[in-house]
Amino acid sequence: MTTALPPTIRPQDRSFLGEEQVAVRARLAEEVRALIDAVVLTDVPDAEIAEITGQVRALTDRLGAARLGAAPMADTPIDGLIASGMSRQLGNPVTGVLNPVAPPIPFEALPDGSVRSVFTLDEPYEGPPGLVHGGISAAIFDQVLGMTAGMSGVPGFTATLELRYRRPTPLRVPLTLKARITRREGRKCWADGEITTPDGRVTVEATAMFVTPRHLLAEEADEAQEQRTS
Ligand SMILES: CCCCCCCCCC(=O)SCCNC(=O)CCNC(=O)[C@H](O)C(C)(C)COP(=O)(O)OP(=O)(O)OC[C@H]1O[C@@H](n2cnc3c(N)ncnc32)[C@H](O)[C@@H]1OP(=O)(O)O
Repeated sequence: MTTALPPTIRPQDRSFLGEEQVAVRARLAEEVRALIDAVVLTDVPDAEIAEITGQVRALTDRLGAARLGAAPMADTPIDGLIASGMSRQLGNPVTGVLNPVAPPIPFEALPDGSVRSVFTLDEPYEGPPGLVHGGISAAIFDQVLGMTAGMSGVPGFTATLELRYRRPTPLRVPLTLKARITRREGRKCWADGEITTPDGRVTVEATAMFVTPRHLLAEEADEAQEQRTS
């Protein structure tokens, strides 16, 4: 029996893009990121803003003329990300190179099994004046710790995520997030990590627990059964 799943979460129901298709769309996303920054900080006259709004609307209509049903996946791993299905989610709000909302955060696997991400956040991610929004830090930890768990062989959904905001996290400086697995038990996996500033000060620490969902295991078992009987 096949387990019923929402169609958009099954990788086999997604569109897969080749390297050149990803590259051309990633350049668009990069420009839109710059556009978002310009929108937040612009000080041009209101009349010009009104005119630009119409031009942006026209571009949105052009891009929307042909739409996928769900964000596409890359058919090869993206540079700077680990070689896994998770690294290919091009629309992911933290790591997705095609999502202008994503910084996007790179993800480097180190030989000892830990991971490192180095990134800089600017005005569109501001919380307190001049500082990174706490919810943005949480989203980045959620994703990077989740990918760390997946890389260790226990891909899962976040069951718990706890953050300790030790110091304010500055905008516009290179931040380093380091993450590691601390424990694995069946389909549960615990990971922790911290964000540091260039002078080595820890600003945020996080601990998370991920659980491989029962329905994903059931789907894998169904697929294995289908392969045996075909
Ligand atoms: C697959 C690759 C995806 C990679 C993405 C990585 C980064 C993205 C991270 C995310 O943003 S995920 C989105 C946010 N998280 C969710 O939406 C999760 C929503 N919750 C669920 O889908 C399910 O509750 C969950 C998958 C976490 C567990 O459901 P299951 O039916 O598979 O597990 P079950 O309820 O049988 O519990 C299994 C064990 O985990 C424990 N557990 C489950 N949820 C827990 C929880 N929330 N807190 C603490 N423990 C929890 C549960 O007590 C039990 O412990 P024991 O085995 O010791 O009895």
